Amino acid sequence: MVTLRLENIGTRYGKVQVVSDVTTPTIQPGTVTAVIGPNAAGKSSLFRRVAGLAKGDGIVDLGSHRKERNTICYMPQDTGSTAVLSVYESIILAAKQGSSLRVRADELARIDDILAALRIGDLAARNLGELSGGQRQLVAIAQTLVRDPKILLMDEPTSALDLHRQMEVLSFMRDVAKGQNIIVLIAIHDLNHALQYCDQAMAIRNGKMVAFGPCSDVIDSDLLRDVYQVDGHVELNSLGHPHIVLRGPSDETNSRHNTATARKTLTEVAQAAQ
Ligand SMILES: Nc1ncnc2c1ncn2[C@@H]1O[C@H](COP(=O)(O)OP(=O)(O)OP(=O)(O)O)[C@@H](O)[C@H]1O
Repeated sequence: MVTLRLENIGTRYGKVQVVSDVTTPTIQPGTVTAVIGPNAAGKSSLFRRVAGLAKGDGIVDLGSHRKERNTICYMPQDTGSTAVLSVYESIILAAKQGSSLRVRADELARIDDILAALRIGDLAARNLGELSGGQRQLVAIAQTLVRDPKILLMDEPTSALDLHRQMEVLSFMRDVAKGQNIIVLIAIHDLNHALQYCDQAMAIRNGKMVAFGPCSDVIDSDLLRDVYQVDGHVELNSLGHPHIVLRGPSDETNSRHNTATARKTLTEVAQAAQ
């Protein structure tokens, strides 16, 4: 059984440290963790470091589990592909990943199941290059799932999907986490979806983890103000689900004073550049 604990994880691009000292409690299998935070907070960089795609400091502790090739899979944010392959071929290649290209009947059946679960069976024969953004994102999810990961890091997997598909995919991922007893981390900007579909949340700001815990503990008015600079609160909606009510950007970022300061700074930058 795999568990995941991050200890003092950091990573940098050149000399710029973009993630530092991320230490989490042990994340249990069968759970979905929302990784939240503003643009450029470091969520993708953290995922890349945990997946071993970026170098850096710290320890990725998998408990007693021995790391194998597909133990940790990262599904990137940018799922564009120019490969001249059909959807089905691309998923077979993802499943085989350098191992023997002989495909067993049970592997094909599993691919069919995943395509059916994501409702993209009708795309199987289409070329990757002719898919819409949302269709490409669904195919990328299928390509990741066939690799049978124990830890799945999904970078904004629903950003190109319509509302119905977003809810379907998040609910499906929750079922996959529980059904296959795997660990799923999802970088996500929709905090209401995090509240609805994730067990816990990790909040990142400026490359540091500022909160970790049950979603309803992490996502509150303090987080909205301190991490997202918006005024708002969480209340129960008519269905009894926690739901964010936003008033707008917090006074600090919205004030005339700050706008004036920003203009002045831009003027100074322009003058300095002359
Ligand atoms: N390849 C790269 N080279 C240099 N800097 C990078 C590179 N990729 C990301 N960065 C920088 O690292 C910081 C963190 O970026 P990252 O993509 O991890 O943020 P994020 O939280 O995933 O953002 P978003 O929500 O906008 O996707 C940003 O300042 C970004 O400009």
